[in-house]
Amino acid sequence: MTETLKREEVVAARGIKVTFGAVKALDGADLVIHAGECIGLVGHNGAGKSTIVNVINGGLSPHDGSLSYSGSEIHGISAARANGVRCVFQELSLCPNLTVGENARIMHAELKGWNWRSRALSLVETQLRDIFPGHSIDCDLSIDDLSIAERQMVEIAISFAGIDQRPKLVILDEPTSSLDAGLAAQLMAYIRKFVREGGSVLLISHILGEILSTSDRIVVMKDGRVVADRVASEFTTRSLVEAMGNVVREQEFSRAASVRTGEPVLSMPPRRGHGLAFQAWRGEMIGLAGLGGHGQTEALLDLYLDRNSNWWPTRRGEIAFVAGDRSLNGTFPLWSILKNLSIASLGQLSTKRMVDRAREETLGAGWKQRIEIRTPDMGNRILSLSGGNQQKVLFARALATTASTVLMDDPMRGVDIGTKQEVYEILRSEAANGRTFIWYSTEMDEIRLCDRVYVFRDGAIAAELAGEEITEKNVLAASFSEGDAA
Ligand SMILES: Nc1ncnc2c1ncn2[C@@H]1O[C@H](COP(=O)(O)OP(=O)(O)OP(=O)(O)O)[C@@H](O)[C@H]1O
Repeated sequence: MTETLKREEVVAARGIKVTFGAVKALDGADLVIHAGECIGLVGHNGAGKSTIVNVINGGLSPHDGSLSYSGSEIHGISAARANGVRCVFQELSLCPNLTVGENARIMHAELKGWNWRSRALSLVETQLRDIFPGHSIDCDLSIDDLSIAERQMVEIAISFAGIDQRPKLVILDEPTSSLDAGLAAQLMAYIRKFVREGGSVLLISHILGEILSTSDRIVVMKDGRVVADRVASEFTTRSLVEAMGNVVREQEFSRAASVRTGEPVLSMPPRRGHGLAFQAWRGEMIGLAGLGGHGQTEALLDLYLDRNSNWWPTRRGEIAFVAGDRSLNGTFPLWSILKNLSIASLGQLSTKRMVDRAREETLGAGWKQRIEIRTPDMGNRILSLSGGNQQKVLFARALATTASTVLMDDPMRGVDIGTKQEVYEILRSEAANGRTFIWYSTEMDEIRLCDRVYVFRDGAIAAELAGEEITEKNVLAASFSEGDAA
């Protein structure tokens, strides 16, 4: 502790206040980051984490409070950048129509003059290799052609890269939300190395395990204020959840004894001509596991299109989809929160082809309360919500339908632990009432909640696990071929 106090203050934000209309996003928050430390920043959805990041990064001017970089009070994005502050945003900010190298050029203005393309390429390739050894990203591709996990990896690599000078502070806002466990572990190891060498990291995550294992100090935010700021070793998962204002619930779900009566509600032959076939029965919760990018999302899309023709939409769809990449294919950014929620239920909310606005509002109010969508008004634009709250709306959109099957593509990205617990209970009770859930998740804790699990490898189903067989060890063993293990 005393050693920390003597270290250089890379950034010091004190008494910061930011308001958006009636919403107090920050209400006198303090955050000081020293050289050579990793700070874990946690808090419920809408607590103000991304807002304080935007202040530190210079993108948002606080309405009150003081901000200094290495002791001097200068503001703005260029001041932050000049003081070695870099940020990987929750909603990734790469230009989709440019290549990986061209994006590196935009983020690093120093990459100019003769031969900048090959220098940019080698900068990203080296950094990607350092952070994610063994990755297979082709840096000549444009960002559009990369998966969400690959985009996240590229943005992280570009932010840690240094040309003349290494960054002093890298802010990572939910950097592992789309990464599988292996890639997340590689990133955490790299963060520790960066910090040992004198750099600072501000790590925001809802995955408390990685916060506890990687941070030196943990800062907890609640309703725009810092409510705890202590060395990491003083916290446990339970005390952290409680500091965030949530109640720890035991997640001991009784798995449904699989009653496979009649025909399966969904089935799919072996993919790519090998592996196992997919089948799901009424009331089952089926997990799709395996390393990220091994065909789980494609399988969900095939299952969806098989049941839901995009030529002739039905009045009451029998299948609903929760998209994983919310900004690409989840939210309607110009619409209100309510319209984003009700869009999939308009059939059931209409009489004589007219939407019954009163029923629509009742639907919205019900879900706002049920999964705590934090907004003063459901008529506000969807982009006024924090990332995790936007994700809750996508969840509510699917669950509010009468669809008997719900497909979910890593749907908990950025959702806080309190809401996750609520949603798990909703899923379990809906499954008990006969709804079928097909759930791709990059989090082992969620895969463990499923009745049956299909493990994907190289685009096909490599193994099926049921009940007590669903363990991390078995999932990992099936995720790697014997050749990989050698
Ligand atoms: N542009 C905006 N317009 C209106 N309100 C906003 C805007 N940006 C943020 N807010 C509000 O400020 C509050 C804090 O949001 P912030 O994004 O900082 O939360 P967060 O802690 O990062 O949440 P999450 O874990 O979901 O990412 C929320 O109530 C949010 O709705």
